[in-house]
Amino acid sequence: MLQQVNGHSSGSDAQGRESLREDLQEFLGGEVPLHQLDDLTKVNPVTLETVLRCLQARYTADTFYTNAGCTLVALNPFKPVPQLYSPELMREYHAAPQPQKLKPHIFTVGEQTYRNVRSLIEPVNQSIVVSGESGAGKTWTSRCLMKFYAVVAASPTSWESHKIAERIEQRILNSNPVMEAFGNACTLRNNNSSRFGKFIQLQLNSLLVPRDHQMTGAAIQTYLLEKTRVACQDSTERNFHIFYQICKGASADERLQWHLPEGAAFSWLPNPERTLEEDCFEVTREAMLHLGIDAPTQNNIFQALAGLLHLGNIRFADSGDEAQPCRPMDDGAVRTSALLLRLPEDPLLETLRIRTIRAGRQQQVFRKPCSQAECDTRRDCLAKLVYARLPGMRLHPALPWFSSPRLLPALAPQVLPFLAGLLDVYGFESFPHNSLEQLCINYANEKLQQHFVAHYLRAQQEEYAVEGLEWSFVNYQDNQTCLDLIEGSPISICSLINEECRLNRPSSAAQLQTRIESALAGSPCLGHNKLSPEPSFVVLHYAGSVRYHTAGLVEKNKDPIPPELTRLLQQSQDTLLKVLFPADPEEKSQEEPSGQSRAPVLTVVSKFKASLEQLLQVLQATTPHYIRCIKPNSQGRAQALHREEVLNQLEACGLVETIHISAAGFPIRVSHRTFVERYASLRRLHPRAPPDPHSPSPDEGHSAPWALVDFAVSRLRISFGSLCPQRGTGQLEVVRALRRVSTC
Ligand SMILES: Nc1ncnc2c1ncn2[C@@H]1O[C@H](COP(=O)(O)OP(=O)(O)OP(=O)(O)O)[C@@H](O)[C@H]1O
Repeated sequence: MLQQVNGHSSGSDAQGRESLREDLQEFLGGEVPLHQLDDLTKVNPVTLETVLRCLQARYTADTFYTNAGCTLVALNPFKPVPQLYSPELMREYHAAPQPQKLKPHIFTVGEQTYRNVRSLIEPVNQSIVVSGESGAGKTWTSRCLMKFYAVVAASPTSWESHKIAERIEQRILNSNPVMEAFGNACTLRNNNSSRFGKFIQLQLNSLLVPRDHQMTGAAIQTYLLEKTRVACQDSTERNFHIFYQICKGASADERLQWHLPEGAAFSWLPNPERTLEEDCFEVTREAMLHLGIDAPTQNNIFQALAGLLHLGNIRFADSGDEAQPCRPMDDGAVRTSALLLRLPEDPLLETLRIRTIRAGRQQQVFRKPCSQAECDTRRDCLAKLVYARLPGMRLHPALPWFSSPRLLPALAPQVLPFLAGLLDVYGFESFPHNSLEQLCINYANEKLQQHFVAHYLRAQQEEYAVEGLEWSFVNYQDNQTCLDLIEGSPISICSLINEECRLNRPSSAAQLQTRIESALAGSPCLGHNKLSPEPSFVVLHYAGSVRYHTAGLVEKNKDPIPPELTRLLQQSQDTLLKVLFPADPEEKSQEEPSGQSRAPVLTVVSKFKASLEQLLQVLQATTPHYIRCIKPNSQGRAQALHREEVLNQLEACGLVETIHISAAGFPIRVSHRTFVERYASLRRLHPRAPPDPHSPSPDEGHSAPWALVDFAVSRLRISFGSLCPQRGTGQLEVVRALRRVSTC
């Protein structure tokens, strides 16, 4: 909670509240209509209430973007606003001498990043972090930004480069519908919810034509696909869109070939009667074709997907005798699934029902019939294994279209220079039932919030203090304690869950709850868990508290792949599955650890943590830009802004603190070296001054114009706040400083 802002108390005493009320009255009675305040740093006083009122007024006036210092706030219109995203408007922002003087827009952010690259100011690489809760508009925003770059970074200098840029543009745009078909699903909160995170890097060629950058490539890195959804969906939600697309959009011939008669019921296809605009199969096919996934390969993919749907219809009945395997309740489902996945039918059934165990010194192999629950788990695991490898979310290196140099998926992000990294991660999630997926998603959100806090709130203020500037510290919510609880060393939630996987000991959900609660009792971010009837623990995240259920957590974290399943898939006669599951001795040894193996267990959490750290390293080497998407209401209705819901989101992302620091701080930050390099041409105007023994290097000796510029830099503390018409004193300061410079 904010306590003090540059001397202005916004504390909790009655006097403070009274003066705040007066300020609020003054603000509401101000001359500028609220909806015309396009920068929240101009709101005075800056409180959650005044910020909300301003956003509400703008929303009512159909103005969806508002600057908040270093951040752009994007309100989801929940209705089509085509004129806001037209190519003409994109070009207008691109051509504007000062795009920041135009109305706030995601194109201003897009253009700023583009110009930053062209200016070659370090760090040249830019990133745009798009955040917000589920359904707030992150994917939409990223999509529009990709379109923006496709339009503006394709200006041709030669016919060939024009063609390249055009091809990349198409590829970038085509990757969207494909990734959304395979990675998005209808959830309680969003009809088109991304069930994965993605980091899109748009690469520029700055070497051939300096300062005239052409888009030469794109790389897309995806994170933590929620693959459990393939085999397990909430009754009110849906599976990934692609399953509905093939069932609704297949031709008569394809229906025959894929065994998908009209109206067929599949247990992994809940709510098929719900038709969404995302169900358009043709769009996905067309986009796949443009990505280089040819028609026969597409056919293989869709046939495999149909095979998974039939696999989901396999049910087992207990044989009543432990020594006997379970019985399949529907032989037809086994047969069709085997046929479509081109697997031998008997080995498929045997793999689902019988476990092989190695034991003893000689590692003898024993066969043990699985219980009904184990059979179900193996069936689900088989489906997840196939789905996660299918091209769609990831393009497989062994497949021909990967060889195209223009779209480089899963590329080591540090390798090539890139114009802008667009990060679209799943928003903070809190459902009635939260498990490992939500823990990872919320962990990622905590990390990104920390990146924002570290980059903007903490680093700026520390720098001001070091440089001896007048500054009274703005308090902000630092989420380090919560991150310590989740990922800290030596003991944290992640380490405790990983430890259970490593020890591989039988432990109940209640035991896991007790272990977490007793080992981490000292953490202020571990909530009280008195009332829950089910074993769980509560984490107090920066965006709210979430109860995580411990049942199944350890199993999900292990994400065990019985080696028999991989061996089965290696027997497939399908050309695509053969490529995706090659008989690879290395893979085999990975999946068959001997009982005594001391190698660290690669759990879901540890893999996720590693990829998150890799992502943050990339982000830290960039100039970040932030877009905060806000969801005006949870029903997805146009023209309805629910105050409480928006307030919670504003509070969770620390927007008020951001505005305070942006308003009072320096809007432009340039390193001394870059400054010297940039304005070196000024030297030509004046003869060199006698060398200054205190100057850092002979190159940076102070000539007359340098002294002038340095003086200007040190005096002109131009902040957004001081230029604000509501704050007369700030303006005065600027004028005085200018006078001093001009008479210097
Ligand atoms: N600028 C916009 N104009 C019109 N509609 C929008 C806009 N932004 C978002 N929407 C609408 O809101 C819906 C949800 O947006 P989106 O899928 O981008 O949310 P998200 O934040 O990516 O959610 P999740 O985290 O669940 O993936 C979209 O399907 C679209 O209908």
